[in-house]
Amino acid sequence: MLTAINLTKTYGKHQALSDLNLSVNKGEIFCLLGQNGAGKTTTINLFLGLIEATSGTAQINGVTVTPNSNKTTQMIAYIPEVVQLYGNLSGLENLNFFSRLAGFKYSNSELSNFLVKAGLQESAHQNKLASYSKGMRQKVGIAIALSKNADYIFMDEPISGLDPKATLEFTKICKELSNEGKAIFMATHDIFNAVNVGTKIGIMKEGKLVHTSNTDAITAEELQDLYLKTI
Ligand SMILES: Nc1ncnc2c1ncn2[C@@H]1O[C@H](COP(=O)(O)OP(=O)(O)OP(=O)(O)O)[C@@H](O)[C@H]1O
Repeated sequence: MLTAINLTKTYGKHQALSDLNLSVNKGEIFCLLGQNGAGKTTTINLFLGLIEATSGTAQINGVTVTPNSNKTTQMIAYIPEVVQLYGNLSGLENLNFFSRLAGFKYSNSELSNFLVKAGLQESAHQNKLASYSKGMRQKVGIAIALSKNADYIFMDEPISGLDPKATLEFTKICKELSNEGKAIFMATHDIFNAVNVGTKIGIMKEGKLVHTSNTDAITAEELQDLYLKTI
């Protein structure tokens, strides 16, 4: 389970995140909505151990996150908005490089299986990254996350800039991963997609989580109304 307990981050006098309390179980997809600067990335960075909490705790599977702690980083994977990969390497070579960096050594057929599971067709595996679309790069990012065999996957605006077909494919993969028992925590601006892919949604305003609900209790239209009233 992912747990935030009174999680707070301040920069000088500015509270980027105030007293966040939430939990995300395995098999759940939590979609965090909020305007620019609401505190979504700050929340993710605290769970990733990239920044230190001013007070409160972020826990992964009961283990408190501390900056650069191996204990928690082993349990998580991260897919950023723009997946940074090497343009002169193929998708397969990029996956090989990044999975080795994380301490895993896979055969080419195992690497290929991760790419296929992430939705990247086999004919593209040996092509240079420079020729990939944003959606294809995103799939290599997913494959890297899969190769880490992490139970907790964080995503920061993963569908921004994807076309509708790539978004749909991405949504399908997220649902498959949650069905396999992974927990996904996603920051997004896309209300419709949040309702579609998420099991839970949260709305953040000025560093505070001001609303949470299960997505089966709310339609996209209702969420849009609520969002506009809330922010
Ligand atoms: N290193 C930093 N130093 C000072 N202020 C920061 C720093 N990082 C973030 N902030 C501030 O904290 C607040 C929350 O930022 P954060 O990046 O978490 O927002 P966000 O919801 O992810 O926004 P966006 O949707 O634009 O990505 C903002 O006011 C931001 O300016």
